[in-house]
Amino acid sequence: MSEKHPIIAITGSSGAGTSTVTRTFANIFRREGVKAAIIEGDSFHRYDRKEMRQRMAEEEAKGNRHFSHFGPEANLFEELENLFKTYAETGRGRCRKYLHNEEEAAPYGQEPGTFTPWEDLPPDTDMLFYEGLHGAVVTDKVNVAQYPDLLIGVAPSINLEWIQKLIRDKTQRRYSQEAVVDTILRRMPDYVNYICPQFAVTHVNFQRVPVVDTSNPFIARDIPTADESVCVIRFAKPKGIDFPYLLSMIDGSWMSRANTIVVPGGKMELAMQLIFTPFIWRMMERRRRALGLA
Ligand SMILES: Nc1ncnc2c1ncn2[C@@H]1O[C@H](COP(=O)(O)OP(=O)(O)OP(=O)(O)O)[C@@H](O)[C@H]1O
Ligand SMILES: O=C(CO)[C@H](O)[C@H](O)COP(=O)(O)O
Repeated sequence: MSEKHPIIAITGSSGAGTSTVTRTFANIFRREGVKAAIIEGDSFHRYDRKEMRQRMAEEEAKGNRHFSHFGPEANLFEELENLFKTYAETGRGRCRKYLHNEEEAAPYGQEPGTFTPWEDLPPDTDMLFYEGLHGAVVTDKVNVAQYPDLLIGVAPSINLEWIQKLIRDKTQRRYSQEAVVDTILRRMPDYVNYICPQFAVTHVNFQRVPVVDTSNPFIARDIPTADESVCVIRFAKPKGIDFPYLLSMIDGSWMSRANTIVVPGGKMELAMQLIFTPFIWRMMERRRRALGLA
């Protein structure tokens, strides 16, 4: 937590939609004149694609079929924790990019599946914005979750998450159906041990739930549309959340629990804007006060 150098973290599994939510935040930042350093969790993978394949093969030879990008061995959790700590203290830090496909790699003249060099974050940013797999991870060695001022979980119901991953990985990352299914299976123990627990320490969770039949996600040809889903939004601490305002502004929304509002799928982005814009105003006000600028 830092008044001078706040951190927002969006955490969710691969294919959950954290990059999509980041675009909503980018719109809020542009509209509100906030300069955010946006970083991607995949930058904190420990290995590039070739090294990862080799490590997986070595582990498999030892009988471990579950060495995965969701767990601590394949990621730099300490470095991520250190970035959050350093940014919260100084507004500075270093980051890099993991280039997933040709399109991402081309501007850097690099191969897909490689990292760009570590670089300093731009100077004078108002806040750090993380989107990725481990923004709220806690293990016996690290506690990343202690640093963000706002922690948001993106966790669609699992069938929907798998449909989103399958379709995205096949169309944008050129993987076969079998390769994506193999990855889902490989990651399952780390999913249970390192991804799911994060949603118990986040401040707000967004869970998109399909209202069409997704019983066999492995044969779905399309991602259920906004009209074919609802979004369950749960606040860990509902005190101070103006539910009557949200209910009046979001057509078709309703409360399912005292801390939970349900909105039509197509209103998820509107809900995020209404919920988070005031958060960002408050963060910016606190920052200005802490820096003696207000
Ligand atoms: N609210 C939504 N409605 C419809 N489609 C969505 C929604 N959110 C995400 N998707 C789709 O799901 C797929 C995965 O989303 P996205 O790339 O944002 O996931 P991610 O969590 O960033 O994944 P990764 O961490 O693996 O990069 C994309 O094809 C995206 O268009
Ligand atoms: O999106 C992901 C995790 O968030 C990818 O699965 C991960 O970055 C590994 O990518 P690849 O296997 O294509 O090298």
